[in-house]
Amino acid sequence: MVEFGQIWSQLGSTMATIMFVYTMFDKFFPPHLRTYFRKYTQKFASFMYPYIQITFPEFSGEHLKRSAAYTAIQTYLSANTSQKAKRLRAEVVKDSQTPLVLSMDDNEEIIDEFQGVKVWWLSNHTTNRSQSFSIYPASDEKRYFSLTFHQRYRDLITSTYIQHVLKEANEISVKNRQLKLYTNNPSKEWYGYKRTKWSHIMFEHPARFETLAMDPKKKEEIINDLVKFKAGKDYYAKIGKAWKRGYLLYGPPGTGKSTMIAAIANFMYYDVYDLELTAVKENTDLKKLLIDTTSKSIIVIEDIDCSLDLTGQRKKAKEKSDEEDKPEDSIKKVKDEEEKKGSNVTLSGLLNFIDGIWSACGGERIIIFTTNFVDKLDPALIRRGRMDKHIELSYCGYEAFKVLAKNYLDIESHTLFPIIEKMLGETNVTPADVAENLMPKSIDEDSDSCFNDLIKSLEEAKNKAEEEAKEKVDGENKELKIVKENGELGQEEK
Ligand SMILES: Nc1ncnc2c1ncn2[C@@H]1O[C@H](COP(=O)(O)OP(=O)(O)OP(=O)(O)O)[C@@H](O)[C@H]1O
Ligand SMILES: [Mg+2]
Repeated sequence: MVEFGQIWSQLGSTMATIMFVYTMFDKFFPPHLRTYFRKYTQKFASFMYPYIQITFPEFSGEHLKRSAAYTAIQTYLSANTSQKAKRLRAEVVKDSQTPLVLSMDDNEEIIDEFQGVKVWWLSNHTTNRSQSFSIYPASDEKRYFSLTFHQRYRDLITSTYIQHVLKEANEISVKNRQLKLYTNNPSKEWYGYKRTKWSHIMFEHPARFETLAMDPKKKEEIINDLVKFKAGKDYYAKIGKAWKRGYLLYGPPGTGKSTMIAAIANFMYYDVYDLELTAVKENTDLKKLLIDTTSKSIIVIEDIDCSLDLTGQRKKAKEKSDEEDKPEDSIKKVKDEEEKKGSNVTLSGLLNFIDGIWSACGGERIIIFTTNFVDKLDPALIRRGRMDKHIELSYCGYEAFKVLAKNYLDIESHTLFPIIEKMLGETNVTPADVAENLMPKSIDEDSDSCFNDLIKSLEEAKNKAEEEAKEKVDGENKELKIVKENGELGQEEK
């Protein structure tokens, strides 16, 4: 039996010989012959080893940007093959529903199969030994994935398989991503190190269409519209229209406009960009903000009638020339301009924002305006094509009440329901008012007392409305009487 020590000494001497030959080759072989030698050894190796290898480095380009392909492959591999790998690396990923993502560790190899063809994925890194100074300090470790496959399947792998990996990775990251709520930073704070146009927080509003109190038929119609929009990529391309849809939500305060936006975002799984127009200085800034939004998003302008004086812009331009000579008016004009100094966004700027460069920004975007006073808005702003669907959110009806009762008290029928139904038909209360009454105020408050509270507040609302109507009629009569008396007086004087 050969002794262990003997094996070691033989191995040592073989290694030393190889190293010696290699050093001799590198030092004394003429460089042009060295190139030939390498070329032919590579040819010989590829003949003996018919596999192709593709490398996907983590950072690429001049500024060492993280490669999108590397990230996509990492996502794909961690979802599809992390069960197969024995050594895993755990990473905390921001903005993901699963904050801890497991991926292959260095030198770990796994086999994937695509249409019956085997491919090998290897995760590895190289260490950079060069000492360079850069304003973009590079990490010493350069990670990469390498994909190995038989050269027979070159076309299948380089086109179909890699496409499949990228597509699946995209679907996984969309599924795992957390919704975000963006708000625009004031224009003057956009520039400087690491400044952005939008700031975001995680969007975690619990509103759903199921919990939204409104006429069920109307709700169904909106849901169908959204479903059709989501699946309409090819249809929009066919008719030559940008893949976007505009909704105008209008109705009195507390009828669920903001709640509906949250429900739409959760239903579509879109990010929300809450655009505060008063923080936008110029029309051009508005365009920049739009370009900075991503697809699969909802751009919201709440209370559009209050955001800016968009209603009167056109009229003002027309009246401008008439007012030129009047000194009092010019003082007023200067005052108005001073008041608006924060923002110079005009109606035409906003119209351009909505439809001007939509097509340049890719698709799958919804734009929503909300207002309490739909009549105040310029018709150009809300015409079909810009705001495709006008949705009125109105006072609480019986159907809407039933949804609220189910949400707040988990009750679907009750002896007091007929009375409430009758009273809801006679008076206008918002779902927000009803919801407030249905919410138990203490641990021992039961559903009966909540419904009684609601009935009481409905009675009060009804009496108040009657009183107001009576006062209005009295006021009108009084005015009529004064006009009549003045008229008679005039006649007598005549
Ligand atoms: N239709 C509704 N379904 C369920 N809850 C509602 C509904 N309407 C109002 N609410 C409740 O009332 C509160 C206020 O509603 P919301 O903020 O959506 O009203 P709004 O129409 O946006 O009002 P505003 O015009 O003042 O912005 C919400 O927190 C929600 O709980
Ligand atoms: Mg609102």
